[in-house]
Amino acid sequence: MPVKRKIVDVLEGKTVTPPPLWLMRQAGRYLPEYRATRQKAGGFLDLCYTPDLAVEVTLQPIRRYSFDAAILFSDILVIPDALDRNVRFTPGEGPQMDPIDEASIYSLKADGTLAHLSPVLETVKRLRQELPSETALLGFCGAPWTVATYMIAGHGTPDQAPARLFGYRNRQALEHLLAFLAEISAEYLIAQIDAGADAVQIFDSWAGVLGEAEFEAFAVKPVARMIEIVRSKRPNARIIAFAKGAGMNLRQYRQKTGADAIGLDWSVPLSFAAELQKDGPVQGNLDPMRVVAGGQSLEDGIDAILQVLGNGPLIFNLGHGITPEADPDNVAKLVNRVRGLG
Ligand SMILES: Cc1c2[nH]c(c1CCC(=O)O)Cc1[nH]c(c(CCC(=O)O)c1C)Cc1[nH]c(c(CCC(=O)O)c1C)Cc1[nH]c(c(C)c1CCC(=O)O)C2
Repeated sequence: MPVKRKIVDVLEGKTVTPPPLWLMRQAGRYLPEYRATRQKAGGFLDLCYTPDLAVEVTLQPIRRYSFDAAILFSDILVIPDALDRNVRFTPGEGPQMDPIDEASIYSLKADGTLAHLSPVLETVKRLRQELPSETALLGFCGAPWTVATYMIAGHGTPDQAPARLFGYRNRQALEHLLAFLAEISAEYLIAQIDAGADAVQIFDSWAGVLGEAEFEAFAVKPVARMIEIVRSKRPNARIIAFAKGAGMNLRQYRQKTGADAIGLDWSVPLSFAAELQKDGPVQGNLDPMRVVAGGQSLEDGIDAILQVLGNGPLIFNLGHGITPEADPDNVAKLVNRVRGLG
């Protein structure tokens, strides 16, 4: 009998008590063992493209905390890297790449993208062999809009003003870029599923900077297209869509994109989250700062989520990635409390 993983049950609409959990960015700098492996790797992208090391850092948080899911260790910016945008991760500066202009958008070529990403797919394969059978394996990619914001600015910005401006001035070129990214990202997700991922998450971390009309055109439409492509080829694919900061725009997000579950950031009121949960599974949404603060604020935040969302289909998670300042002991406390052990 193949094992049924709890997160898969939730993604199929079941209520699992206590809810299964994992944390966005669960492999990362808050863990001393991650920092040690990271040093061995040289550059951050070398870590992403070296299966031995990527498998190791993916497994580190599973060994410590027995999360219900492992998330492939990689980055959303391996896609622009595969497109030869000269992606660099300089410590202390965040990601950088060559900013893309209109002419370069129209000359982007998809050939060779998956071949460039073959070490990441090898990591997925090895992970499925090495993980405990009850642990789900999650693949992921960035949503077209979020990836495009970095490609246009050439680096991170506080509000993605360059990409928003580009959208008003060069609407057609932006839509071309988003459609292009939707196609290759869908193929990348299919390859991750074929390599052994139980489910995939689409990160639209910058959905929250878009106005209503732009949210429809730049966030909903490309993600819906991606999911349509994935499902046309892998009908049973399980998909989590996380549109950070989307607020009221989340109301129809599940229906419009076709995602199984929607990820919620910590600014989503629990009463609204409960409404969204009536239509299907939700994931979230503890403020990562509560894991840094610890103590009562950690306990209260967890209890509020469990009280309001714990009786329906829920994947417990943070509302965004765990930060390097988080205390690993607080993560242990979080896991125990969600599981009713403390
Ligand atoms: C926007 C985005 C990126 N990457 C990602 C997103 C979407 C989610 C989000 O909004 O956080 C997604 C991501 N990045 C990473 C993962 C690995 C899996 C996991 O444990 O969640 C995942 C799922 C590793 C990483 N990606 C990065 C690190 C830190 C790099 C290091 O170790 O030096 C890790 C562990 C680098 C990265 N990568 C990115 C940025 C802006 C940065 C620099 C900021 C930072 O340093 O936190 C782009």
